[in-house]
Amino acid sequence: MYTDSMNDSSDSNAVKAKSKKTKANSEHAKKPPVAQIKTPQTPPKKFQKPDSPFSRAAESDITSNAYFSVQDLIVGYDDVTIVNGLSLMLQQGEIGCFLGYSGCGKTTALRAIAGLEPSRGGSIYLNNQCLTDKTARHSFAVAPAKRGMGMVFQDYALFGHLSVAKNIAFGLNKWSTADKKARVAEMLNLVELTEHADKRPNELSGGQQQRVALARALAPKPKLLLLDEPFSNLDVVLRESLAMSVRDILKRTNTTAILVTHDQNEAFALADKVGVMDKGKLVQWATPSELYHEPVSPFVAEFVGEGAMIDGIIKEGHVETALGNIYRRMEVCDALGQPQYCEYDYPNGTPIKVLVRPDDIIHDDDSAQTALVVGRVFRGANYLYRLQLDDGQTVLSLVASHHNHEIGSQIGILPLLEHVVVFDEKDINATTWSEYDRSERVEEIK
Ligand SMILES: Nc1ncnc2c1ncn2[C@@H]1O[C@H](COP(=O)(O)OP(=O)(O)OP(=O)(O)O)[C@@H](O)[C@H]1O
Repeated sequence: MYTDSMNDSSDSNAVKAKSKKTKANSEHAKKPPVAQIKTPQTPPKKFQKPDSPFSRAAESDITSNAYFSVQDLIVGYDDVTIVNGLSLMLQQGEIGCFLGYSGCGKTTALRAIAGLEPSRGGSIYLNNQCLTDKTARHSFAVAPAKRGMGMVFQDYALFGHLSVAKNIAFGLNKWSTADKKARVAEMLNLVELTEHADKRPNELSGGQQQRVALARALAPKPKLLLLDEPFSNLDVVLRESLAMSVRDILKRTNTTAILVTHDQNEAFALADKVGVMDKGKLVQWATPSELYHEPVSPFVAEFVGEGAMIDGIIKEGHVETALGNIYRRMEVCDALGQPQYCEYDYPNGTPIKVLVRPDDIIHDDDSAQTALVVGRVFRGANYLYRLQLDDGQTVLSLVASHHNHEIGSQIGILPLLEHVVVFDEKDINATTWSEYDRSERVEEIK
């Protein structure tokens, strides 16, 4: 990892298996699936459209004074536009993340924020300072070294001939000797490497070297810390734990940061706000939970987490599906106190797709509704079951692993669709998807 301080002055998917014995399950037993809306005062927007990358919660931030904001940023090379109209904001101490497939423009966006790539349009504000020159098309107002940003990149590239302590002190050349010494000691303590202060980087593990890189970037107290795939050289197990410890360090130091990654677990472990990017555009900028439960498009739904899209038909006041009729929780009452169903954006009879997450399907041996186990993967605490419904469609269900059901057996299910998201069925090819196909031992029905 290359760490370069440019400061010149100085809830996993929150997917939990739910067994039939839990209180929550018993409360929902035998009730029709119900969708809950969180904002009863305003007419709920049932069909979420990708007209804005911001969730409703984040949209309210727009009107507030954000500590860091990017508006309509455009970056390109030659004739090609790589980052197209990127907008986001962070409050001080918040951690943001660009998440997306390789080549979608994450690093380019980060480099433009750092001033390492010229922007072709848009503006960047940090701590009430505009960093971009709105008048000159291919220039920026504030040079990279003057932006007060720290960077932590993919490859370690610590100074191999310097000790850990001297690496950390590298960006503090303008500090007094006493202040520098105190700051290095504080950083060593922060990243729990005090006893390694005099070692050379090559005497440390990859994770430790990364913590040195982080300490070096944090030492000059950057206004914004940029992290570009900082964990990609580490093995998977270390990545998530290091991501959590980096989050802890950033929170303790109230550091505002942006992470670039293609790893959703890393993004969720570290970030407060995650921006899913696709072909240079920020498709959604929201909390991990909102991304998972309220994706604004099928792309986000499939990119973030596992799940299935099953067929539905819009009916008066509900959606008809193979899992049963899905009603929305009734929140708005008429003058007589009668509940009003939410209005749908599509007319009755419209075929739509309903997003079903693995934690939406609860296993319950006593349920009259059953599904056929057609595949499963053992994940230690849970099984991820692939279940076939009566009409042949499949959904996923995450079930505590002491519920060991063989492939080919019928198991009882209770749909618990708390955050129902539906999409126009056009342009949706995927029906069921999960990560397990790639890395885990999967048993499938023959
Ligand atoms: N200096 C450059 N000149 C021309 N094209 C470039 C340059 N740098 C990047 N690109 C192109 O811009 C696109 C986005 O690259 P970028 O590195 O931002 O993607 P990324 O999402 O960070 O990908 P990865 O996860 O693989 O790092 C790619 O198609 C890349 O080839």
